[in-house]
Amino acid sequence: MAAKINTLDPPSSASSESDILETQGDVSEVFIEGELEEERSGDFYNTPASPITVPYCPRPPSTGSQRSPRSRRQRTTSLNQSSKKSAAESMIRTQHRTIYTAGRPPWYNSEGQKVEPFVIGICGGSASGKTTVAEKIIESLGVPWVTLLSMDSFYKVLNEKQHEIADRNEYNFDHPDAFDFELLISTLQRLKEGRKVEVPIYNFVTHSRETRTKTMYGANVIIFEGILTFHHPKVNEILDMKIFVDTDADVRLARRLRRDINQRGRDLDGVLKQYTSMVQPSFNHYIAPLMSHADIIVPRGGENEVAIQLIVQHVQTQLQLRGLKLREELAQAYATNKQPRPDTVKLLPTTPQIRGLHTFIRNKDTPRDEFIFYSKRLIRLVIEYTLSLMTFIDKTVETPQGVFYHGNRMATGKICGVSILRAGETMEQAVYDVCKDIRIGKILIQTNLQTGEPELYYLRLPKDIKDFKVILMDATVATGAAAMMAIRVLLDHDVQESNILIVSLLMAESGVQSIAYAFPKVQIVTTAIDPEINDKFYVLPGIGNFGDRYFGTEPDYC
Ligand SMILES: Nc1ncnc2c1ncn2[C@@H]1O[C@H](COP(=O)(O)OP(=O)(O)O)[C@@H](O)[C@H]1O
Ligand SMILES: Nc1ccn([C@@H]2O[C@H](COP(=O)(O)O)[C@@H](O)[C@H]2O)c(=O)n1
Repeated sequence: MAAKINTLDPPSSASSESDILETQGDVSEVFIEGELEEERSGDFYNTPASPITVPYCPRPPSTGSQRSPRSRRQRTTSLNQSSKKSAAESMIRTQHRTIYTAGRPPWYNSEGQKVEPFVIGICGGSASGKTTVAEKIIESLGVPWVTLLSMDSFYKVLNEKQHEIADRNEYNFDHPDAFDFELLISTLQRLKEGRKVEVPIYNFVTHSRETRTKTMYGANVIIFEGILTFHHPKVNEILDMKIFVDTDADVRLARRLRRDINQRGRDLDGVLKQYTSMVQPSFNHYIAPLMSHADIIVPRGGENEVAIQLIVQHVQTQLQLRGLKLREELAQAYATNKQPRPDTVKLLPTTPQIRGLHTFIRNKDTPRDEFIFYSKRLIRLVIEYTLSLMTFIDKTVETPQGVFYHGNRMATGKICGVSILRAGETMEQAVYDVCKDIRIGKILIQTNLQTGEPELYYLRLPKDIKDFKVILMDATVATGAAAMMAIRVLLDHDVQESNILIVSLLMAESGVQSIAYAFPKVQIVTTAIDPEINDKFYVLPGIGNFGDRYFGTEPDYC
């Protein structure tokens, strides 16, 4: 973790769409890729002109013709905490790169256990302004990583006959039976647990789910909105705050007419027919009575600034109560409670060769080309050693002389390397060199210079990473805060804890302890463990800022 960032207006998003083509429009705040399709090494840069180190992010050109007509905005998305304007300001796209200027702060405590997000439910009639209220809350909250989930994503898939009925505007989409509550509840539950979910994308024009899904992650705040948000008791249990948006029926009808004709491919007669026969009766029967569940009723919707500010104040208070000072907590935990080194820590034998390599790279006067050369040698050794920790099974082969050789081979071929950008990326080549056809993921974590906390900016992982053994790479580990965040990300992607190896050239004892006790099944592999960290969280005696020395980005690295 080396690159420095200029902290600009904080924002961010917590979701992605597996189809990047679709992220150019209403969900452009996406920055976490759901799928690893292509990898290139060395695909980042750090220039004075750009605020942060940027991982490569391939984005094929948009093929507008393939897009089906869609609503103005896709509501199941993660939105920037601020307005569209500042969202755009906080993210810079070029043809090959995307730059994010705010990240996700820790969502777990010093024991690695997750702190639950605050979940807000918004209920109300169709076109009452639920989404508008949600967006205004997000805008005013000023909290990065807010996820907005819409109930529309959970409309059931229709059969052919139901499609015909829907095309005649006779299908009742306002009845509870129209929704897949099972999927809805499990999705919301997983999001509350901070886990990754794949959310269906609903198309109101075709009354169907698109083939793509949207990848979403846990967040500090989750907002769930829909016409029947408070209908199911299990959903109500998940919600921390319930808001009902109460807007006059004639206003709702006027808005709906305009929206459905302009954005959902409907005609005037069809909208009126559906509204009078199903939308309004269902509102009276199912939706209006749900008002009794609400903690807050917002008359008139998005224009009710007073109500929105009251809601925002309450949520901010709740978030402050859950506030985390992780890096400090980790350092203090070690100072007050030193523990023996557990068996999961695998320190390479300190041979003269390894000491010699350390002597080169720790020396502040070592020129950059030599620093790179000797670092690479050390990296190769630690990666080879990491592979030796894998499970091997017997394998007999026949030599060219026709004699059998009783050897072995690695039990699993499913190994994935994940580098913590940017210093960890220096270790990727060694993994490519020793593991044929290995897949590589990336996680960008930066330190927020104001809070001192690690923040997650970007990740790009194989979609099926849960089935892999993961070699997680960072050049140095001090408090362990960044490594713990990366491990937490992997666990949230359902990677088994025992399948994770965190591999580093140099670690501080405190970082080793924090990781080892938070994640007792994770193996920790390193070539040296130093006793201390200073008040800037640098390892002592240490190596300086590995990334800056390797990439030559900063002359003063003490
Ligand atoms: N206060 C408002 N004044 C004018 N138009 C509004 C207002 N609130 C919402 N709208 C418009 O009404 C439509 C429905 O609003 P939306 O927030 O999407 O409602 P819901 O999520 O309840 O269906 C949208 O086109 C939106 O732009
Ligand atoms: N294929 C569909 C699915 C749903 N609807 C209508 O959408 C309304 C819910 O969305 P809001 O944004 O208005 O909350 C609901 O009232 C359904 O009638 C539809 O028309 N077609």
